[in-house]
Amino acid sequence: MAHSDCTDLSAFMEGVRTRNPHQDEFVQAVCEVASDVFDYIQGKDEYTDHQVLLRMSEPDRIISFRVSWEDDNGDIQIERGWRVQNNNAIGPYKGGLRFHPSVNESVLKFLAFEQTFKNALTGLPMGGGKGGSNFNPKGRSDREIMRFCQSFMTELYRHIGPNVDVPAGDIGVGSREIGYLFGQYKRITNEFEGVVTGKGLAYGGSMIRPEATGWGAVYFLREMLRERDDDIDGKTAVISGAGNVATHAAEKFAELGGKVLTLSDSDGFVHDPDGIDAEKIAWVRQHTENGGRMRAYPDEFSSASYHDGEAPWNVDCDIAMPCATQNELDDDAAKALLDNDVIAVCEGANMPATQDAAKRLRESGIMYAPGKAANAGGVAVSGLEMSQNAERRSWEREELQDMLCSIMTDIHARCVENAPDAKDGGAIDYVKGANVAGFRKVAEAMLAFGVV
Ligand SMILES: NC(=O)C1=CN([C@@H]2O[C@H](COP(=O)(O)OP(=O)(O)OC[C@H]3O[C@@H](n4cnc5c(N)ncnc54)[C@H](O)[C@@H]3O)[C@@H](O)[C@H]2O)C=CC1
Ligand SMILES: O=C(O)CCC(=O)C(=O)O
Repeated sequence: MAHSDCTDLSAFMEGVRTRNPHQDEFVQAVCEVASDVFDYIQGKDEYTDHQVLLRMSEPDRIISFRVSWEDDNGDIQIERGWRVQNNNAIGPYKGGLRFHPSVNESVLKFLAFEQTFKNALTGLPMGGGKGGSNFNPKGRSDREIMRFCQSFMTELYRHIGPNVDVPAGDIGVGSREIGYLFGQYKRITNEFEGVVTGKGLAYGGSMIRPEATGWGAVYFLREMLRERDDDIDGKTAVISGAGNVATHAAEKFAELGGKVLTLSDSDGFVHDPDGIDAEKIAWVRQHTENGGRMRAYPDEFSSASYHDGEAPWNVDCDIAMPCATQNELDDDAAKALLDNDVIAVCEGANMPATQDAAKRLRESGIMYAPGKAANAGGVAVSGLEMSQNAERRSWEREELQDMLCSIMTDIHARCVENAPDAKDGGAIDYVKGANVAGFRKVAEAMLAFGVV
């Protein structure tokens, strides 16, 4: 790999594309970070001489394995499992597991790459990793999920540990799956240790971990609004998704005086002009946990309409929070939001905006928070769960809430500090701020280790 890789952005990206054919999501994530840190590293010989950015763009290792399990009919099913251990310069690999049919190596590599910068932004000692399987949990019985999780962990356990790699949940992996995964790890190793986070409170979990990502994203939004002497009270929000992140973001947004207009799933979205309040959110949570779809919402709450096959981005609102999945908000959606005078887009999901949409939002002058900063509250509380496990103690709910709040405020401040000066009262470039701040932290540690 030529030295010029780190002095010429297009040559650098050409190299990334060549080394990672057919991995569009990974290339997209690297391109965003590389474009932002390139200016920053120019003229700083220690970064270019040591090829820091290039090394960051190659995962430390990728573990790929077969997961065989027996379904309720006695038939053997085979899926693929992975763990991408991206970078452990500042702490053990840390990041969620995703069970979804769209999972492949590119998706997990992009998620592990993003996680490395996100975890650095939290200020906690965690490296970046991500894993999962193309297993589709939809329609599977509880026993099938259990057998799948046990088989998955039967291979994964040899690659993880409280000081090595600490997985958690993500799409399709919630508290039930974490229970089965942790139970199998304990059974195989005979060790009771903080090897996964998002655990139940009965066996070493932390208060507010389920709430932390969605709540944290709203705290980040509140900080951005504060920067402009504004607040959430009286604002309307369009939120996508109806899972962990979306429902907790909706809950906090409504609690702070805002009105949530939409939630969605992969089939369509609900628009409730009366607002989706705490009671309605509780119904959504229970309904979706039992496998229900959002199309049933208007049968329960007649104020709402259901829009089959559509995403919610055309609904008039002040704030948009994409909280479902990657590349769910395309350029037309970004245009529609801007045409409706949206004032902020705050990402609960990982990389929910396509490259074109992200570019448009960044150039528009609105407040635009990237997922790696805005959704870092979840992994931050996971980091606090690791500390509690290591100390064999539990902190109170209020203490953790205060810690989450102050971590999100600090992440906001780090982004502002590392963003270029906003021109003429224009928007702060939170994307650049997050990328440069995360890069600096990880790079400092990598430089200390020499070339490894
Ligand atoms: N759970 C966590 O603590 C964290 C999650 N995230 C990210 O937040 C996003 C959502 O994750 P969770 O809420 O945990 O997952 P979840 O499994 O609880 O919910 C996912 C939601 O997205 C919807 N969805 C999936 N694919 C979709 C598509 N193609 N179009 C529209 N909707 C779709 C599902 O129907 C579901 O409502 C993901 O991008 C995840 O990586 C980020 C940080 C932490
Ligand atoms: O809590 C964690 O370790 C990981 C959360 C996660 O997967 C994410 O931040 O995307």
